[in-house]
Amino acid sequence: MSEETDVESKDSELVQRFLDCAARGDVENFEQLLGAVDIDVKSDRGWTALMFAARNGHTSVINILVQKGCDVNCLNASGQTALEIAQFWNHKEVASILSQYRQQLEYDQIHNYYSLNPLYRASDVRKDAKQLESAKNNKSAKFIMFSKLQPFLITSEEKKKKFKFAVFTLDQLPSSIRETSTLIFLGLETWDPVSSPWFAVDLVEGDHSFISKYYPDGSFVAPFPTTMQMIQSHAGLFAEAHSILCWLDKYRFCPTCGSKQTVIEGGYKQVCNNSDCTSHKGVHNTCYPRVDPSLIMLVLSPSKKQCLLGRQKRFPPKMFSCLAGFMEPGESIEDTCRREIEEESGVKVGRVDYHSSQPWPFPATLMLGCIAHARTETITIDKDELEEARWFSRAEIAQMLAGQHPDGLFIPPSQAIAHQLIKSWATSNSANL
Ligand SMILES: NC(=O)C1=CN([C@@H]2O[C@H](COP(=O)(O)OP(=O)(O)OC[C@H]3O[C@@H](n4cnc5c(N)ncnc54)[C@H](O)[C@@H]3O)[C@@H](O)[C@H]2O)C=CC1
Ligand SMILES: [Mg+2]
Ligand SMILES: [Mg+2]
Ligand SMILES: [Mg+2]
Ligand SMILES: [Zn+2]
Repeated sequence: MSEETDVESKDSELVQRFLDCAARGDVENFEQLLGAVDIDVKSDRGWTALMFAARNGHTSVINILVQKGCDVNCLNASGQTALEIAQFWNHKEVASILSQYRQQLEYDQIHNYYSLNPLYRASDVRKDAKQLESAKNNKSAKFIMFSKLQPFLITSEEKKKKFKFAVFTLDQLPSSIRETSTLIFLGLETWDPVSSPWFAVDLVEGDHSFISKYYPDGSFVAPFPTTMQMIQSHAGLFAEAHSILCWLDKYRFCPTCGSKQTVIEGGYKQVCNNSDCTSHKGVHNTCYPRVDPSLIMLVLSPSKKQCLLGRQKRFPPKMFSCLAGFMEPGESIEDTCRREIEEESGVKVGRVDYHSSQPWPFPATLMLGCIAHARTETITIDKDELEEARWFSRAEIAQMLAGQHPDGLFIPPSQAIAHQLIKSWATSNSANL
C-alpha cells in the first residue's frame, strides 16, 4: 500500500482494500467492495479510487467508476484531477475516457448540487386533471414522504454516509393516506407519458406506522444540513418537493382577497375560492409557487490575481465565502451583482460574467453564480452584513481547497455553489480570469 492510502477511519480497512484494488486493477475484488464504501472516498492525500486507477492505467476500473457516477472532477490534495494524473503518467486510453467524460459534463454544463433532478416535470400531465388522477393510480408510481416539511430519509447502500429518500410503491401506501394527504406531482421518469410518475406525499397527523414497517431504519430529518449529504439525484427531488411544500404551507390564503385557496395541478397552482376575486381575471402570478433570485459572486481583483471573500457572523468560525444578495425588483443580474458588492464591501465592479446557478430550497432561493471583475480594491465592509472581507491569492485558495490553510481558514463544501465558483477560478488557466 502506498502512503496515500494511509487513512484513519472506522472503515479504514475496507477503504484501503477498495483503493488498493483500484490501484492494482483487481476488478473482481473491486466490484465486490463497491457497495460497501463511498465510491468517492478519499485517502488522506485526497486520492480517490478513480485517481489510483488513473495513476496505473486501469481502464476497466475507470469504466466501472464513471458508469457508477463517481465524481470525475474532484481534486486531490495537490490540486490534480484523475485526468491530469492519467495524462502525467501517459495512460492514453484512460485519459481519453476521462476527457470524453469531462467534455460530456461540460456540454451538459455545470450541475450544482440540488439541481440534478432526474425527472421530466411533465407540466402537461399535472395540468390535465384526468391524466393526473391516472398517474396517482399508476401501478409503477413512486412516492416519497414528508411530514411537517421534513423529508423521510434512509442511508444509501451505494454511497455510504449519504442519504436518500425511502421510495414507496402504490401498493405500500394505505389508501387513507392518498385521500387525506396532499400529493405533489414531481414528474415522470421519462418523456413517455406511461412511464413511472413520482409524487411527494405531505403526510398529515395520523397513523404513519406503514412507514416504519417498510423502512424501520429511516427517519424524518431537519432538511438542513442533512439534505446536503444526499445522493445527487435525490437532492434534486428534495429541492423540487421542499420548495413547493414550503410555498403551500405559507401561502394558504389568497394574496389578493384573503380567501382560502384550493391546491390544484399536483401542488403547482392554488386557486382562490372567491368567485369575485380579481385573481380570476387576467394573468395572475400570485397563484404559482415563488422562486427568489439571488446573486452569488466571486469578485476578482483588477489584476485578476486575487479574489474577494467575506464572513457573515452566522458562519462557522474560520469559514469564508463568496458575497451574495437578493435581487430587487426591476434589477438585472448585473445590477444586483454590482449593487450588492458595493453595499457589502465598497468594491466597485465592472464586467459581470454568468457562471452557473443553483436552486437553494430553503425555501425557494435560486442562486445565480457570477464572476465579477472589480475596478477598485479598497474594502469598506457593511458591518450589518459582514464581519470581515478580504482579498485572497490563488495560492491561499488552493490551500483552503486542500484543507491545508495555515490558519485553518476554509470555504463552504463542494455542494455549495460558492465552492464551485471559487474552485473554477482557482483551477482555471484561462487568461480571462
Ligand atoms: N452558499 C454560500 O456560500 C452563501 C449563500 N448565501 C445565500 O445567498 C442568499 C442571499 O444572501 P444574503 O447575503 O442573505 O442576502 P442580502 O445581502 O440581500 O441580505 C439579506 C437581507 O436581504 C433582505 N431580503 C431581500 N429580499 C429577500 C428575500 N426574497 N428573502 C429573504 N431576504 C430578503 C432581508 O432583509 C435580508 O435580511 C441567501 O439565501 C443565503 O443563504 C449567502 C452567502 C454565502
Ligand atoms: Mg447584501
Ligand atoms: Mg449578502
Ligand atoms: Mg440585499
Ligand atoms: Zn382571492
